[in-house]
Amino acid sequence: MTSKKVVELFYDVASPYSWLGFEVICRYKNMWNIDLKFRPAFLGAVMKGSGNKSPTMVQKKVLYMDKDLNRLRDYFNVPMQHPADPIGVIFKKGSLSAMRFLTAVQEREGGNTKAEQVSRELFLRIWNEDKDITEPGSLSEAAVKAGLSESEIKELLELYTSPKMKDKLRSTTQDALDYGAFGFPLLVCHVNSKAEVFFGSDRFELMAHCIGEKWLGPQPEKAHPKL
Ligand SMILES: N[C@@H](CCC(=O)N[C@@H](CS)C(=O)NCC(=O)O)C(=O)O
Repeated sequence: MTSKKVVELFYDVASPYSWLGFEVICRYKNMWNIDLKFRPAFLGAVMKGSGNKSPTMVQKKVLYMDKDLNRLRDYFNVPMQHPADPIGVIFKKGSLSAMRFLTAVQEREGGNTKAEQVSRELFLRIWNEDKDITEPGSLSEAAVKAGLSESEIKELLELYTSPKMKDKLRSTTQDALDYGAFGFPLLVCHVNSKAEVFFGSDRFELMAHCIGEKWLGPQPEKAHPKL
């Protein structure tokens, strides 16, 4: 039996704070004694299901987030650039197809490696390159960059719109709601048979304390150059 603590990361590539949380937990996944489980889910349904509203509905929050994300880009060392039309990208285009595609990547692989690479490419497309993530051609471009083979991508393009993948994404999103999610990223740490739930990419210090690990900031390799 493994002594590793299970940590689930619920995230959506339409959420810039999810990207920050995603990169940080990836940096720590081999430093901490954890078994990291990616849980790609759909933020739109979490907002609806929890009765929350996107922070972008409030002008003052948008202005604040804009500054906050610029500061965090440097602090976290994540190459985030605002898309020219963030509202169009998040609400009109949305991330449903991308999250179904990621669900299919994970289902097909039965693990984390390719899901990590494809997630990163999708985050980069939306939050760095200002590129589409809704069309099949865009999803396959991300998968090519992530190193997936032509035959894998062909299979994924057939799989991601299937009822099975739609149901899987729905059930992962429901799991997030059942943990009490009202936004992303959501980190759920299983400690002594109890689920400790953290909202945001700014709760790692507290999370580390709860799981008995050391927090060295969002760029641990800088704190310890030999890591
Ligand atoms: N303070 C959090 C903010 C995270 C955040 O604002 N996430 C957005 C999605 S990008 C959200 O779900 N917000 C819901 C809310 O703030 O109620 C962080 O630094 O990560």
